[in-house]
Amino acid sequence: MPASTASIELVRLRKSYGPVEVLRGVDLEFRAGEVHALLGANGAGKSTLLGCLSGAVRPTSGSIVVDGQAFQGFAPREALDAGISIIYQHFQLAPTLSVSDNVFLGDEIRTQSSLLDRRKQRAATSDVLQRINLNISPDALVEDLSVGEQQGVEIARSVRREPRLLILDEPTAALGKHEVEALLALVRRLAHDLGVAVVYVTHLLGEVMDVADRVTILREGQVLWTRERNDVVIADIVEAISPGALSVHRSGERSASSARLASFEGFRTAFCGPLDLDVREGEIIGVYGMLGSGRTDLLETIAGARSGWEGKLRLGEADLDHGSVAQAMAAGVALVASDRISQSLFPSLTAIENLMMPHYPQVSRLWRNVRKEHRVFAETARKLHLNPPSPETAGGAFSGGNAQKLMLGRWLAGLSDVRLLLLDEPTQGVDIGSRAKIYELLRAFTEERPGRAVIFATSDPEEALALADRIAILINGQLEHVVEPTIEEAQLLSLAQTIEVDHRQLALRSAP
Ligand SMILES: Nc1ncnc2c1ncn2[C@@H]1O[C@H](COP(=O)(O)OP(=O)(O)OP(=O)(O)O)[C@@H](O)[C@H]1O
Repeated sequence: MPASTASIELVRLRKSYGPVEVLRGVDLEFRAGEVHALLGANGAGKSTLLGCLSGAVRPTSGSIVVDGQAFQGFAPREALDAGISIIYQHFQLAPTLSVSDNVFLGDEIRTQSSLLDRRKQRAATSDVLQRINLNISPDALVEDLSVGEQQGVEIARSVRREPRLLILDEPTAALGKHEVEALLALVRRLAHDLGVAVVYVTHLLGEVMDVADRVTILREGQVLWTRERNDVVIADIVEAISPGALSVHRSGERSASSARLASFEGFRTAFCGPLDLDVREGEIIGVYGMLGSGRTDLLETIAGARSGWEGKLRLGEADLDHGSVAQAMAAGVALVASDRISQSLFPSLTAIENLMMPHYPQVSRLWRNVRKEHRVFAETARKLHLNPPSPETAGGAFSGGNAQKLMLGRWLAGLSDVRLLLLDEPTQGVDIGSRAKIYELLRAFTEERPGRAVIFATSDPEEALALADRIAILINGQLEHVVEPTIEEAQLLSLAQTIEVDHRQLALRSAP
């Protein structure tokens, strides 16, 4: 491993939005050849800090020092020129173009007569793919690749520019277990063999212990500490991110009711089924499966967001036949979707409007009880540790994890008679302390009134085991096993394993 040298330094970096100070004098150094995990609770300021590095956010004061030269902030192009590259959760690839066209997108190699020099681009792409040990053809179309391979293309695109600093923002959210392992190995290689300074942002602490060389905790816009990975244990990190979170334990034994709340008989969606399952009153069912197993298709169909299901779905005494989200909600079925930003959040509406949105149709505008709305908002914000707990903040100004809490709050606020609550990846992007809190709230949701149940889908085995009363394992759209959460994580993983699937086939089959 090359000797650690400061590659990029942040000096007294500050960022305010109006009166709100989000970064409060951050001093931090990222070193060549090192993976630096940047951690913190939702709203601690991680994305804002990354935005300052990538040129998306202009710091209010302070500087970013690259090779001894101090910058007061970057335009995005300047950040690239300074050797800073960022890979977002949502890939920025052109799916219908080849791998090498994507690697050179926006920075094409031209012949003397200004034509695209595909031959050179192809050769250079092969070279980069080889350097990072990725076995993909430069000619493959991006849309034909698996999600993990697509992420590899994103990384190849960054590596081609020979970055000094590579930032990965929650990079494993969309990946299956094997793809996560491959990514972590690649991240280590980039730092240790190619000498890149890597900044790794995540809420998944297992990954931190696996991949980081140093760890920084950001709390309320300031560095709490930076330590060598070998000098910390997970408990130190949890306590630093969310003080007191370690004392939140699973609340006593849950007593299963024998009464049936919902039942699926020969339930078949475009991709899943036939599915036969009874859900008991008060029960939390976890649907666990790999990427492409059909989890999202199943939940969205039950919630009326995808049409065309067959078979029988009973809730209480009623046979449901809904074909829209509104009809499903009227029957007592609600969904918190996984991609909250594009599917549920209204960025320009206020927090309170976002919370109340699904409930407005039941209340005439004239008869709205504004005082009650504010009371409900304050109570929900407190329960969910929403940050900031302010009703007037725009939806788009919340950090990722806080936006998720707001979406959950819609259904946990007790404003409507939801009986079957569906959640797709309920704590993706949510910090470790808030995650435990959300589990508590979901349990309370099923316990505080009879006739309620939760079905959540997750790709995280720890989440399935921590939250579910029973776990339904989905493989290629088929319900293969229903198990108790007392099984070992390794067992759960092996039950959900499938042969490598062709993702393109799956995409075609799952199209409505
Ligand atoms: N455009 C904005 N206007 C006002 N406040 C903002 C804006 N963008 C971010 N904030 C506030 O800055 C704080 C830090 O947000 P940031 O997104 O950096 O947090 P984070 O650590 O990345 O959180 P998460 O883990 O949830 O992604 C939050 O309180 C957020 O509400």
